[in-house]
Amino acid sequence: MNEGVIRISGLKVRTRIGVPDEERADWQDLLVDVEMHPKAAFSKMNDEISATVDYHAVCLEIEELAETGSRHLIETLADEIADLVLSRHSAKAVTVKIRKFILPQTEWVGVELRKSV
Ligand SMILES: Nc1nc2c(c(=O)[nH]1)N=C([C@H](O)[C@H](O)COP(=O)(O)OP(=O)(O)OP(=O)(O)O)CN2
Repeated sequence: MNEGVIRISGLKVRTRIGVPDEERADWQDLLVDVEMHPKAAFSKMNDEISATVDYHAVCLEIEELAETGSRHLIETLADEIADLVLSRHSAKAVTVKIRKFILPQTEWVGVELRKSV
């Protein structure tokens, strides 16, 4: 067993999201957590950034994705983030969690998605 994990915790993204048109008219902040399983074992990376998943690059790409367009469901954004990680980076599996702060009677609501190649 040699299962390394790379994590991004609490990435704040600005996006237009929500079922009602009025909700999507305004920007809102979401928090995104990403857990990425690199294809290569840590022991085989030879201390090279090109051999792993660059968490800074992933953060920038997720921020750009979230700011582009608008969506009804946080499920849709989670699926797009998972596809971004798997298609552009050397990851064999990814888990995406999104927290949204829209219902005043809750701390947050959210979704979680795991995808693999
Ligand atoms: N599983 C999901 N459920 C909901 C999502 C979502 O992305 N995934 N999104 C929403 C809404 O965008 C938002 O959270 C608020 O919804 P709501 O207040 O229910 O909005 P409505 O105006 O459509 O509903 P009213 O009952 O008329 O207030 C909801 N659920």
